[in-house]
Amino acid sequence: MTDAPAARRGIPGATVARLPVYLRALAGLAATGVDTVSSEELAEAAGVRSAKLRKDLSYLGSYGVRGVGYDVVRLREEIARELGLQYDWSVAIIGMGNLGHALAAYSGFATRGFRVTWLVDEDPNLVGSRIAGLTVIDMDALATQPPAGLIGVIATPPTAAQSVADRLVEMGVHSILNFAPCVLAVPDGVEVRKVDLATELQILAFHEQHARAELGPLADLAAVEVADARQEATS
Ligand SMILES: NC(=O)c1ccc[n+]([C@@H]2O[C@H](COP(=O)([O-])OP(=O)(O)OC[C@H]3O[C@@H](n4cnc5c(N)ncnc54)[C@H](O)[C@@H]3O)[C@@H](O)[C@H]2O)c1
Repeated sequence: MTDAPAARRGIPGATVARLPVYLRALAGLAATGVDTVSSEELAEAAGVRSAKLRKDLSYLGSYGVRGVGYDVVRLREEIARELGLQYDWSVAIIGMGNLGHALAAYSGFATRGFRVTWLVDEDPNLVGSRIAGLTVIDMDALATQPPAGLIGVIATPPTAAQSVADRLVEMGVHSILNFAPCVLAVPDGVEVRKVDLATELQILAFHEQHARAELGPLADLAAVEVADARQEATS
């Protein structure tokens, strides 16, 4: 996965990944009527250390006012601008199976400036059908649409994902969000982000296992108690 655009702006990829978290925390603070926020408060709301937050925001040229903190409205605007959220982005979801249906119906994209514009599938039983107010088209039809600024979301089986990515790249798409559990090869200048819930669960399992090992016999005792309680509840 490349991080070329962020690197071009001199902002580390890890910082870019935290900016949406800060944005969400700021939105929460604004909703409760907060006008200014200290780096400690914002860091706590975002779940990061305040030194990291200050460093991240310094890449945007935002240092806050000593003794006052950050202006919530201004900081939201600065982060949104840095993320390119002042533009409306069009999204094409390719693969309208279980996941594609769920993504198409998700209202959270639109409220964050991402308009799902195209739903794509190769299954003739799906092409032409209506899902979430849009007509499903095939890849050839997508290729005839002007894809400027289009973000492609791949929700096909992994066996089809590379060929779908190749088609998207041919159309001039530079940004791909891949849900299929496979690694995509793309040329330089094309950004691929991967979402993999199974990997996240595996990471949680790793931490859980080590936390239990540290607790030792206590964790085993707790597990036995939970199992006993379950058995009691069902008997
Ligand atoms: N990242 C995650 O956490 C996560 C979670 C769930 C599913 N997935 C993955 O998402 C993908 C979709 O899962 P699903 O349960 O919706 O599968 P699904 O079988 O229900 O749907 C896949 C759809 O892709 C379409 N398709 C296949 N080849 C295509 C092509 N070349 N062009 C266009 N459309 C094509 C099929 O016709 C079908 O409608 C799978 O790769 C799955 O492993 C990932």
